[in-house]
Order: sequence, then C-alpha cells, then structure tokens
Amino acid sequence: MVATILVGMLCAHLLCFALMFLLISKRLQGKRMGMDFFALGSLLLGFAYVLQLAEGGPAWSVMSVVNHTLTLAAPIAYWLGSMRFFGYAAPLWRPLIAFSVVYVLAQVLVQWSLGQAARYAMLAGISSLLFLGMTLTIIYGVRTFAKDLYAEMVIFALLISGICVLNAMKFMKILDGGLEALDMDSSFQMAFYIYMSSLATVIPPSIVWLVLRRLTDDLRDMAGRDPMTQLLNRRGLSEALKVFFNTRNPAPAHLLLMDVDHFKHINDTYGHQAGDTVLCHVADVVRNTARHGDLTGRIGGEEFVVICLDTDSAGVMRLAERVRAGIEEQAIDVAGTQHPLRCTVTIGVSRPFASTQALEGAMRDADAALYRGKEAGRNRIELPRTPHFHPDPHAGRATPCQRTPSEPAVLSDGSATHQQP
Ligand SMILES: Nc1nc2c(ncn2[C@@H]2O[C@H](COP(=O)(O)OP(=O)(O)OP(=O)(O)O)[C@@H](O)[C@H]2O)c(=O)[nH]1
Repeated sequence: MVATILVGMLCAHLLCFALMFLLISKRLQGKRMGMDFFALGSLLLGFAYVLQLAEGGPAWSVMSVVNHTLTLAAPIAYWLGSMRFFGYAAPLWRPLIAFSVVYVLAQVLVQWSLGQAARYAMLAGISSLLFLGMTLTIIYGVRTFAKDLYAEMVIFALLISGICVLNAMKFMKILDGGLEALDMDSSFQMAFYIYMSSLATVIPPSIVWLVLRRLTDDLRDMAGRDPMTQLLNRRGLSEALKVFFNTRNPAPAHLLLMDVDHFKHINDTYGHQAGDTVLCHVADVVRNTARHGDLTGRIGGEEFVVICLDTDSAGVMRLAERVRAGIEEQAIDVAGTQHPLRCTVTIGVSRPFASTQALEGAMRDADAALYRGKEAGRNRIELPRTPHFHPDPHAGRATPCQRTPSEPAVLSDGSATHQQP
C-alpha cells in the first residue's frame, strides 16, 4: 500500500514537471536549452510508472514491454536534453525511436530464451549502465564544457550515481533471488521508490535553477556588450575591470583610446552600412591584436578601447603600434564598393591606473592624448603628458607617423576619401 502511494506520488511529480518543462520550453522559443527533451523524458518516465501501477507486479504483457521501454527511453531523453543544454545539437526522435525498437526486440528475445527474470534483470542492468554513463558524462563535463556549473554538476553526479547503484543492486538481487526481489512492498523496493520520489522532487527544480542561471548570465553578457561588434561596452569594461582589480596584487592597467580617422567621410561617401562594416573590421583587428586577458571595447560611434592588464608602458606601446599598423595595413571589403577601403586610427594612451574608480580619469587622460593626436595629424599614437611614462624607445612607433596632418584616409586604389582642412 505504502509503495503504491509512493509510486503514485512519483507519477504525479513526473507528469507535473513534464508540463512545467514543456511550458518553459515554449517560453524560451528559439533557445530551448533542452527543456523540451526534459519534458519528454519526464512524461515517458511518468507513464512508465503509471503502467507499473496498472500492472501490479512482474508480468509478460504488452504493457510490461512498453513500461520497460519507456523506463529506459526516459533517461536517454534526459541525456540528450543535457547535451542540448550545453549547446550540442543532439537529435531527439531518431535515437529514441531506434532505441525503443531495438529494446522491444531484445525483450522478446530475452523473454523467450532466458525467461521473465532475465528480462527484468536486463532492465535493471541497462538502467544502471545508462545512469553510470550519465554520471561519467557529468564528471567529464565539470572539467570541460560545464566548468561554470561545477557545484551543481557535482551534486547531480552524486544524485544520479545513487540511481546507478540502486539499479545495480536490483540487478544482482534479481540474479540472486529471481522476481521476488521485485515485490513492491519489500524493503529494497521501498528504499528504491523513496529515493526515486526524492529525486523527482529535487532534480526538476534544480534543472530550472540551471536554466535561470544561464538566462541571467546571458542577460548580463548582453548588457555588457556592444551588439554590433560584440566588444565590451562601458558597463562591460568597468565590470571586467572590477573583477581584475579585485584579484590579489593586480598590476596597474593602461587604457588605449582609439578613434577611426575621418570616419564621417566614410559614412557620407559610402553610406552607413559601409561605415558599419568598417567598424566591425576595426573591432576584429582590435580583438585579434590585443593579448588574451586584455579588455577590448567599443564605447561610442567610432571609438574603441583596449585596457591592457598586467603589462608595462613598453608593452602598452608595442600593442598600440600593432593595432595602429594592423588597421592601417588591412584592406576592408565593403559590399557595393569597387575597391576595398582602408582606414586609420589615432590612439591616445592613458597613464597607468590602479582602480575601477580611476577608469574615468584614465579615459579623460587618453581622450586628451587622442585629441592631441588628431590635432597633430592622425594615424598616430599619442602618449600621456607625464614624466612617469617611459615607453621602450625601440618598442614601436610612439612618435608621429609619417602621414602629414592633411593626408586623408584613402581607398586601397589610392584615391582620397577626405581632404583635411
Ligand atoms: N556607420 C556608423 N556610423 C556611426 C556610428 N556611430 C557613429 N557614427 C558616425 O561616426 C561619425 C563620427 O564623425 P566625427 O566625430 O565627426 O569624426 P571623424 O569624421 O571620424 O573625424 P575625426 O575623428 O576628427 O578623424 C558621425 O558621422 C556619426 O554619425 C555607427 O554605429 N555606425
């Protein structure tokens, strides 16, 4: 009687959570994070337990064959759903249908050749192996694709390994004592149902928690990035900087502020779309040239920023020169223009700064240097006005480049795009 109530509650939990997962997956639309797979898994397992209640005990019937197949199809759906959650494009129906057909045939074969107990032992054995596979996948995941969810994954691994152990024990018991081991009111089966009921209560809300975490992480990321170039925006820069300065003994940072030269003319001549292509190209060069760990951002129309972390003034100058030269050298293919475009940037360098609060000051510093660079002819790197800034004289071009103040940005075929007054 108690076992029947437990299994009944288990069914109710699973079917309710199936509905909840389905509603969540509808809400998530394009990015379902595997919630539709979890809905199906819960539905299949819920139905499997309904059939078990209807069956009452071990039997050789269509209901029993379907029950066993659903019992194993459910963890497969969960497994595939987890892959979806972590961004792998796992299919659902084909593997499930293929597995179900194979498993129905296997049941018929085992029932006829080895008998009823062997078929139930096969169910317990394969369940145990499936949950072992899941546990191992999670253990692999915490070292690779699920590093950011370490604590959650460890808890999942522990809970799921419990099902693996219980099914392995059931397998041994059936081999040892036959079908009597499956008596619903036996102490082992009671423990089994209590454990499964507890999991059915704990795991689905935990999965919802994971989805919530992913969604809030995505939102935070979106709020901190420029949608066009995917570089950090002001907010993203300042949050990343906060994290850096909260580490132990952080070195002072330097800020490079760069502005595309004569950008208005590119817009006016080739259109806004072409201007956007140029901005994306500049963003790519900045992103690919900065060192791993530096912060790269776009903080306004054609203004970009690199915050150099853990480097000295000489390193900052080398980086600034690499960015300046990289942008100057690379031609930009723009749809609708006969020749690729070229553009240049002027870069202002800040004094070193050592806190997030000092970011605004560093920005002003670099802006003043940038302004001087524009005045002095563009396509150059301008240093802060401070006696403490000592760039390595061999590190790159800290002096104005050869372009004259009136020289414009040009098309790669050599024609001018602008005449500076
Ligand atoms: N295509 C495009 N243009 C933008 C965007 N944001 C700002 N702009 C344009 O960028 C141009 C900036 O022009 P200015 O500030 O005059 O600077 P400039 O022409 O680059 O001149 P200097 O900086 O002095 O070399 C303006 O025409 C803005 O409309 C954007 O997201 N896309």
